Amino acid sequence: MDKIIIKGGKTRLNGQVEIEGAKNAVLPLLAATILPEEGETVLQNVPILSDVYTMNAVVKHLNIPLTFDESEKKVTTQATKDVAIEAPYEYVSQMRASIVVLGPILARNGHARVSMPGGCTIGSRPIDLHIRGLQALGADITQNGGFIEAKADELHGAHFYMDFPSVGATQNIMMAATLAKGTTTLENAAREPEIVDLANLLNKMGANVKGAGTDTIIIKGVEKMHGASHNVVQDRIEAGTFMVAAAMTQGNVLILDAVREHNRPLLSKLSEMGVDVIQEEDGIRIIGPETLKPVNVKTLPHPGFPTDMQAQMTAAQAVAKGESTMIETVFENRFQHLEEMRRMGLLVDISRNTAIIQGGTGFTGAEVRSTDLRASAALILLGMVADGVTTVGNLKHLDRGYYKFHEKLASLGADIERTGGESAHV
Ligand SMILES: CC(=O)N[C@H]1[C@@H](OP(=O)(O)OP(=O)(O)OC[C@H]2O[C@@H](n3ccc(=O)[nH]c3=O)[C@H](O)[C@@H]2O)O[C@H](CO)[C@@H](O)[C@@H]1O
Ligand SMILES: C=C(OP(=O)(O)O)C(=O)O
Repeated sequence: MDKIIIKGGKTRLNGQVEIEGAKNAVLPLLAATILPEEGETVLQNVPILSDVYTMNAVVKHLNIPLTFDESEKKVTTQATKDVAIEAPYEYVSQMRASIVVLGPILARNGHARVSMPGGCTIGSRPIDLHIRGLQALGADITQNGGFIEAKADELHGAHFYMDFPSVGATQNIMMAATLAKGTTTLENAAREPEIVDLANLLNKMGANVKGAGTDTIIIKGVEKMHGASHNVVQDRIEAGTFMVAAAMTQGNVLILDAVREHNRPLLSKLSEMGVDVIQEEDGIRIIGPETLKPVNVKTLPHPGFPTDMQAQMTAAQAVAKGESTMIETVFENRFQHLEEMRRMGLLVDISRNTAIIQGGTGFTGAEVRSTDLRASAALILLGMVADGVTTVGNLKHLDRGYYKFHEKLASLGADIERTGGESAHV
């Protein structure tokens, strides 16, 4: 079993770090390659992650020729006339995000069968908004045998208000609407940078999508789409993770090409904690203070504080001297890392979606297990400031979203190694 071993206590990260393309952008972008009827699609800056291999397998299963040139970080697909209708359990069970193929397959074929994604450790993650949005476009949707089946003789434009700005539902409905007859207006849509990235690719493919990045997205349906080239947007969560790492270790790290606009709530909280945030020509420099100040944080949909940075931020709160609060409003079960951090000495009271952390009390290394993707990063961050040796296991979660995390931290001066071979996917 792979493990990451960290000798902590004296780490001060220093240097500069490159950030990959965003996992949460590239997965829907890969789903969008189902839409073109002709031409080649080239995605550049594709991160080498296990989730990307899973989504590649889904796309290939749908009869779309796909190659992944890892050395160039480039995925190339060829449009096909004959898109298959089914995304099986084998893939969807590995990765919830594969539900975003439902809209594109339906738009191409008038018929899609996708295995139900189910929940995951961070929450139950229902897909009612995806279903209601596609129903509004005219799809007839049934569920049986663990599959969700959508059929439509013709998708038509519609007005759909989302009860909650779900990222995946916005992407699914947006993609289905690109080939619908007429205009779709999506209100209370998700506004994440990854939504904007998807809209940009769709428009390059010949779609007509306006308003992505605001809460109202308007999609005018087109007859057909074609291949296009696109550079995947930078991973703001990976960038944010290194920002927190630098802040926690009294470090001085330049996060290359980081986009301030994408990480505004995190940067504002880091400033409140006494961290120097400096915009430079090549990126954002983070300089951690001798002592971090406590801070209260509440997760929200973008442009609020991202739930995907919650676990890493609790590691910083653990180090800050005094009482900090974390309120998680997006997922109902996203505090499991705090139980593992308790093994390292964390003082925390958890009541429903609120964690009150008494920080700055000192930590000792321990053997811990990552419970989900961001938990794995957060435990590694805390391991860097804990005295002694921390061993983090269950790295399949880490490999879903971080490329060579330990190597990047080591290049910044952390005493960290990975045993049991390389990441699962390389
Ligand atoms: C691959 C990807 O991009 N994953 C991100 C995406 O996940 P994902 O797209 O799954 O997240 P959503 O925005 O859909 O989910 C947010 C909340 O809405 C609820 N909900 C969602 C859909 C639905 O039909 N009904 C419903 O109730 C979910 O249970 C959750 O409580 O956005 C999340 C919220 O920023 C991030 O944490 C994930 O990293
Ligand atoms: C929760 C996450 O991803 P996913 O939606 O793919 O599970 C994440 O990236 O932190």
